[in-house]
Amino acid sequence: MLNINEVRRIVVKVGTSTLTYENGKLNIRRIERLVRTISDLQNQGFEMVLVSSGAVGVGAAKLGLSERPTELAMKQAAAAVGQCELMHIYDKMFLEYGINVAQILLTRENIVDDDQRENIHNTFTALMRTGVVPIVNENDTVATAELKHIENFGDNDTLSAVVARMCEADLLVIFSDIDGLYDSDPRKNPQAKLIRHVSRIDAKIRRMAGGAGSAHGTGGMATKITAAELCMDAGIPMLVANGDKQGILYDIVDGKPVGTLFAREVAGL
Ligand SMILES: Nc1ncnc2c1ncn2[C@@H]1O[C@H](COP(=O)(O)OP(=O)(O)O)[C@@H](O)[C@H]1O
Ligand SMILES: N[C@@H](CCC(=O)OP(=O)(O)O)C(=O)O
Repeated sequence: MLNINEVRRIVVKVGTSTLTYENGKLNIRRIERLVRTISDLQNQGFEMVLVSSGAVGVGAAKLGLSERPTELAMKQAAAAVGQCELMHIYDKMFLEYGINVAQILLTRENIVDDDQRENIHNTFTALMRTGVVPIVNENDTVATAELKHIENFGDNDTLSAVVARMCEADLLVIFSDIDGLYDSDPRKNPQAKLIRHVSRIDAKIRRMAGGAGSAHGTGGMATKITAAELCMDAGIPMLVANGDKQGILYDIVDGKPVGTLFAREVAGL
C-alpha cells in the first residue's frame, strides 16, 4: 500500500537507456533534470538514494568502442572506466545544488553475508543521517554474473529492490524507457495496454513481462517484476515509470497516478 504522505525515503533507479543516447554517450539533459529533482526533493526533506546503471555503456563510449563490448573482460574494463566517469558527472552536478554524494558498489555476496550486510546498512544509515545521497551500482569488476546475463542480482532492477529493503525505503521508483508495465511488450504489440496497479505477482503478470527493449537495456520488464516481488514481500511499494517524462518525480511525490504501481493496496494515490 502506498500512502504518499508517509513516504520519506525514496530509492530511485535509472537504467542505461534513460542515462544514455543510442550511441552510448551521456544524455546530459536527462541526467541534469534527474540530479536537479533529486536535489530539490532532498532539500524538501526526503531522503533520496540513487541506483544508477550506465557504467558499461558510458565506459564503452569513453573508450571509443563502436558498440557495447561482448567479451566479459572488456565489459568489466568498460564498467570500471564508465563508473568513474558517471561518478565524476554526478559529483559535479549534485555539488551545483550543494548536495554531497557517495559511491556504493555492491555484489550479491555482500548482501548474503550477515556481517557485510550490517556494514552496508550502517554505511547507508550514516550517509542518510548526514544528508548525503548514496549512489549505488553493482561492483562489475567482481560481480560478473550480471554482465554475463546469468543470475546474480539479476541486474540493477533487482539490486535496487535489495537496496530499498536494506535502506528501509518507503518507495522504490524504477525509471525505464517506457511508461510502465503493459499487458504485453508494446514494442511487439502496438495495442498493448498500460497496467496501472499490480497488487499481486502471479504467473499471468510474469508472462506479460518480456526482455530488454533496446541494445542498452538489460533485463527488460522481467527483472522489474522480480524487483517488485522483493519489494512487495517487504511491504515496500514500487513504481515503474518513464524516465524521459519531465517532472515525473514531482508528480509521484504529489500523489498523482503515474506509471505502474506494484503494491498490495493503494491509498493516497
Ligand atoms: N509487458 C511489458 N511492458 C512494458 N515493457 C516491456 C514489456 N515486456 C518487455 N518490455 C520491454 O522492457 C523494456 C524496458 O526494459 P530495459 O530495456 O531493460 O530498459 P531499462 O533497464 O532502462 O528500463 C521496454 O522498452 C520494453 O521493450
Ligand atoms: N552494472 C552495469 C549493468 C547494469 C544494468 O542492469 O543495466 P540496466 O538494465 O540499464 O539497469 C552497468 O552499470 O552498466
